[in-house]
Amino acid sequence: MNEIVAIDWRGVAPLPRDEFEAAIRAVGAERYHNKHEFHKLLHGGKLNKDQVAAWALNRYCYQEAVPRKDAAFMSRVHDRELRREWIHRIHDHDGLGEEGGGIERWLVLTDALGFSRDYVTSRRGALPATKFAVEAYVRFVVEQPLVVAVASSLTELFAPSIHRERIVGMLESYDFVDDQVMAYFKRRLTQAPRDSEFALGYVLDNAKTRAEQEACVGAVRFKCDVLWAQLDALHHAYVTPGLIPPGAWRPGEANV
Ligand SMILES: O=C(O)c1cc(C(=O)O)c2c(n1)C(=O)C(=O)c1cc(C(=O)O)[nH]c1-2
Repeated sequence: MNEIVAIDWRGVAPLPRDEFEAAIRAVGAERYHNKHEFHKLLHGGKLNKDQVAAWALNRYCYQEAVPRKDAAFMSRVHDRELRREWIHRIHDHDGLGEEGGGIERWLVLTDALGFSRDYVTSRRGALPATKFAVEAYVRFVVEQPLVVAVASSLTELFAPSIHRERIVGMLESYDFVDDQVMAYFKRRLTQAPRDSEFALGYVLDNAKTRAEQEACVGAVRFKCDVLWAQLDALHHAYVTPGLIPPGAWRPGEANV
């Protein structure tokens, strides 16, 4: 976001719709977290079980923050139609009625990696950077203009290809991963495109000035930073140099 603050966009014509969309997509091509070394190791079967466990434990914090950020977003929306559209995102993660939702599916993954559910949901063993990054996302949607808050979800435009790569790579490489464990990502293959298509249309329609458009592109950059920072922290703690911060989960440690 910082790089846009210094530029005064007043009086500059808005980008045509197709160029605005291309600017959003270019952020993903440049810096989405599919390019991160940790993901290359994860999907390529190069991590050991403890390293995959650290990823799943930390990423739970992201899963848990997403419905909170959607609720925070909705609390600011006066347009009933927009709330009606948005609310299914919370149901997708938290579940509704008999349907357990994405968080339940994520816990199936952490079960398979040997964690107790109490330990995972307490978030006690998560890395400091994970907690800071996910809360920054929640705060962002509280503080930014609504259209910019919607734009911050647009990294989901780039998610289906990383989910496909992850399903194939992890099923092939790790004997502790099976179809049931990968169910979370399979479900996202249909949920994410629906969400990101709506959000993209909303942003293209509602960011009217060049300044608003630039703020939306900046929101996608910010969100890429949220995702990237989590992987940097995982890599630093659990791959190399392997410096695990005090209080964070240590492989072999009882996790109750
Ligand atoms: O595995 C991934 O790479 C990945 C990335 C993202 C994303 O780009 O923010 C999301 C998800 N997964 C995801 O599963 C998910 O539910 C989700 C919700 C959101 C959002 O911003 O509202 N992003 C993502």
